[in-house]
Amino acid sequence: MQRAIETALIDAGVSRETLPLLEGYVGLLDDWRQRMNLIGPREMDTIWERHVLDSAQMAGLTTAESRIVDIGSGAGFPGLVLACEAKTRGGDVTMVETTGKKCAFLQAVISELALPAKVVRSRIENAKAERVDFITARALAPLPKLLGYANPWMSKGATALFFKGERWQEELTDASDYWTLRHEAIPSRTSERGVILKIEEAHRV
Ligand SMILES: C[S@@+](CC[C@H](N)C(=O)[O-])C[C@H]1O[C@@H](n2cnc3c(N)ncnc32)[C@H](O)[C@@H]1O
Repeated sequence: MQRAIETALIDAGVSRETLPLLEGYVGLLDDWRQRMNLIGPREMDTIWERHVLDSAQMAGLTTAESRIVDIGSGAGFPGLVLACEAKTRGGDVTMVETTGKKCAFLQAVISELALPAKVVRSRIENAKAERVDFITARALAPLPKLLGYANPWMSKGATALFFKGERWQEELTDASDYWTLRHEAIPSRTSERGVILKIEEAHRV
């Protein structure tokens, strides 16, 4: 791992003890992606800057001992990054993902690195919502749909942390037709106009 990335990860909220786990995760992703089409062919070139650091920002927004559910986890962003951090400072992560090969990869990383995490292979709409502190999602769906997915967990008290790109204000406007939100837009460290939307309450209009 380059020194600049190490510093950026720690600034974003990752513990120093978590860094070797992140290296283990990225190593496994590199192995698996050569056998399975888990991420795009060029994405490995910017894996640390774009995906790991992006996800690490979430670690700075959750607290020690947090229970987290990550929906639409794909190859583990941000779910596995948060699970690596949870091994260092407590808490656990559940990842809900529908695609079998991605679930197999997520489970392999959990087992290999002994992470405090589990995978639920299911469509989000059919998953059982357990009580958690945070629900996270990245690159999954436009905000109105995302709020529908997250509602079962949010109505039990979870705070949502959603990565959103430069259209985030439009998405908030669209969502306001259906939802009243108590939210905060936290500037992203990795995307000039992107934000992490922290939503503490969502009520249907
Ligand atoms: C674009 S990928 C993003 C993956 C990851 N969050 C990231 O940022 O790299 C979206 C993922 O969500 C999963 N997904 C989409 N709709 C879903 C649903 N309704 N239930 C469960 N998983 C879903 C897809 O299989 C895919 O792995």
